[in-house]
Amino acid sequence: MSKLLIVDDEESICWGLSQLGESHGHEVMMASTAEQALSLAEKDRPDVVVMDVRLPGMDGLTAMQGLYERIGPVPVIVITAYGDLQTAVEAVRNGAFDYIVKPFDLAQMEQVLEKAVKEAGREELQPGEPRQLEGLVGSTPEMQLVFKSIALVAASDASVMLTGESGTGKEVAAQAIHRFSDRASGPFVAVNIASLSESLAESELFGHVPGAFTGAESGRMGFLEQANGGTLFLDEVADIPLSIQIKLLRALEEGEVLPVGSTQRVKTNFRVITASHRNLESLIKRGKFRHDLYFRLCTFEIDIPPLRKRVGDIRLLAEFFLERFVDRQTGMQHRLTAETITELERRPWYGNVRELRNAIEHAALRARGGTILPEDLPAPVSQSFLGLDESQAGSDAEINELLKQWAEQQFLDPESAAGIYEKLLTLVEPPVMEVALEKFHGQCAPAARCLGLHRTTLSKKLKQYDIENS
Ligand SMILES: Nc1ncnc2c1ncn2[C@@H]1O[C@H](COP(=O)(O)OP(=O)(O)OP(=O)(O)O)[C@@H](O)[C@H]1O
Repeated sequence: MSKLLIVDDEESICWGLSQLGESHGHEVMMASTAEQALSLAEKDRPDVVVMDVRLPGMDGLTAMQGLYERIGPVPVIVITAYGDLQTAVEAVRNGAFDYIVKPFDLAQMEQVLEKAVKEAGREELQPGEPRQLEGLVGSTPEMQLVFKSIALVAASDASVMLTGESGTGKEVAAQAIHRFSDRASGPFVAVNIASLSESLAESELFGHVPGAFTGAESGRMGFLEQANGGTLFLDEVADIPLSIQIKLLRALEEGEVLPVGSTQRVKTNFRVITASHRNLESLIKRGKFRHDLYFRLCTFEIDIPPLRKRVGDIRLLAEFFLERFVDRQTGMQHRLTAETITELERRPWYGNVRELRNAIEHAALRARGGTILPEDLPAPVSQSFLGLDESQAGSDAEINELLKQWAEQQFLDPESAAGIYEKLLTLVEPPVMEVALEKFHGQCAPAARCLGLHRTTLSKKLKQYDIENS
């Protein structure tokens, strides 16, 4: 049995959490303010604290410091209705055991609570200094997961791989990780690998000495050395030439680089963050990317979902960008109408947040102060304009290749080969059906129509694959 202290000014939350705690055999104390929690904790030391951020009087994050001063390290689960990056980072920096955004489900809390109870006493909590941040906007659960990951990984020196479509905010996320790390006062060096020509990539990354190659009259410090003491952000890392991958791996393992044309290794100490919108695992299978480099680069992966999967963020982002585009002549702040917001939320945003930002800037210029109407927005950017149908062709080829490898594997064993077609359907049908259902909000009839199946056939298959629908 452990002692839990629940601190929330919402009675219903206190009640729900105390029921949860008691049903697991724990003793529960409750407080509705931080001040009350501190005095309770001093009198009767809790093993785990669950604390809301916004409280009347002292806020929860400040109270965490007071708690540590009074009773030493204790796992604190922070709950908040304000799931922004700032709160996530402050909670983690203040040594929070975990961070949960309201509304949460009890199963999620139950899991975290039990983990905290197990860890109680063993946790070495290091209360830290909160820091300021601007730039990364979002309030959907998908973005809160991203904030939480950034907050968790920032303080470490782990290599981070950011995945997500173009324009989703991978570079902004990399900057946020850098700003919240202990390397924040060092340089943040961003390199887009795709923009380097194959012949120059090596000297750009590792530097070169004078006379290293024709035209190299003077020497140049490479990006890996420029990032010394800070963070190196390698964008489009999938494009790194195979011939250079081994040299990069060595530089990462040994903390030294060998400039082109030199025999002298140079020490450099940086944290590496990479980004890619391509499937690296499939490149590894095709021998285009070294698996050892992949593991070195991907200690921690953060996937940033496309904007169409977090429609709830569109309005917030649009308002955030609008604030930046105050009409210079009139000094007037623009405003979005309800119709404009509906239109913004309806669009697919294949170019993600970058496209949204450009659309808002365009509309603000057209509207010249005042209200922004749907007709002020530029036409949506098509998939083909962004070359997405080409990358679709690329991923079709990758799927094709993987399926061939899979089939070859099956034919090695006559028993597996016997049911190969049925197995193939079991492999490919569920994801397609899940996406179709998601598109039609779980409704079977329109999903079946779209898939070209009879509704009862789809229902039968959903049951067979254990896929839920409404
Ligand atoms: N969550 C966000 N909040 C505020 N601005 C954002 C957010 N996400 C992206 N942006 C803005 O959108 C633009 C594109 O972001 P960014 O360059 O980080 O995307 P990316 O995923 O790295 O794109 P690419 O893969 O094409 O390099 C930038 O202007 C950035 O400031």
